[in-house]
Amino acid sequence: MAPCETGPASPGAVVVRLENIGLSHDHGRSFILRHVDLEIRAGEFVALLGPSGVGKSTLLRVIMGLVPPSEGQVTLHARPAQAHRPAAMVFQDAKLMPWRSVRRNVELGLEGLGLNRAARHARAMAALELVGLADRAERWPRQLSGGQRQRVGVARALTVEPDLLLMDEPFGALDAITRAGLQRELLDIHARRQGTVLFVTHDLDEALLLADRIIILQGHPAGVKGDFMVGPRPHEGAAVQAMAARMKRLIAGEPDPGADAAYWQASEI
Ligand SMILES: Nc1ncnc2c1ncn2[C@@H]1O[C@H](COP(=O)(O)OP(=O)(O)OP(=O)(O)O)[C@@H](O)[C@H]1O
Repeated sequence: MAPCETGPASPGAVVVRLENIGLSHDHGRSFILRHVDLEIRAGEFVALLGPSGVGKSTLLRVIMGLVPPSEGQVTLHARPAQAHRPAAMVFQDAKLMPWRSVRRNVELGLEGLGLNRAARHARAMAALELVGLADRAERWPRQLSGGQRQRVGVARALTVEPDLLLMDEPFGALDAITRAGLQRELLDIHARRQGTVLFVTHDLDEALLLADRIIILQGHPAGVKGDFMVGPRPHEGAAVQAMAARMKRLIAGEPDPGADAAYWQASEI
């Protein structure tokens, strides 16, 4: 599966750096995000968790370079986000083009990279194999299930060999069984590629299942209110439950019991 192997980031290198990010849609009268500082390192699987409408998708779009921040600086691999995008994004709904085959939808991400047709074909097929859909390559999107369409969206993002995979609630609209299957597949792909993933969700269980690190976004304007290293897998047991209880309180905007040193000790892995 050579075309989809690990990106060039060396382990531990900072892939995303956000410095004092602010985002306003009304020229600074009100802010959705304010004073957001964050570093994400190569190989991390980070979940961004927070209540509905807090600004998670907005932060992802700022990182992707789709929305310029009103304040602060975004750097990807120490380059301004707008200048260089070693990132790919998976949206809540795969947004496939109905008049293109599954493979040609996946190839979309490769257009403009100067690859010839054979190379585009090979890379798209490698990505489709990774998500278990190589045998559906010549079908039309309408011939796929909702879960399969989302997998095509994941393949389209993987095919550009991103250093950073940004995922905006990619499995939110799926039934529980399909969702569990795709979560397993994503963990498997991450274990093989060791790429960097930033995954937006409002589901604490999904964050605990997938991520090594969980960032809590909360407030108006929103900022980082918690940053948890979940520890070794599987993410279960009393210590993880205590950490999850603390996250729930932060998401609900309640006072942080982690400020109590004894509690924090008990919740450390
Ligand atoms: N273009 C825009 N103009 C004005 N306000 C916007 C715009 N886009 C988003 N917002 C507002 O910004 C806030 C954050 O939206 P965002 O979609 O980032 O939230 P979210 O945390 O991803 O929510 P959800 O979990 O429900 O998807 C919301 O209050 C939303 O109404």
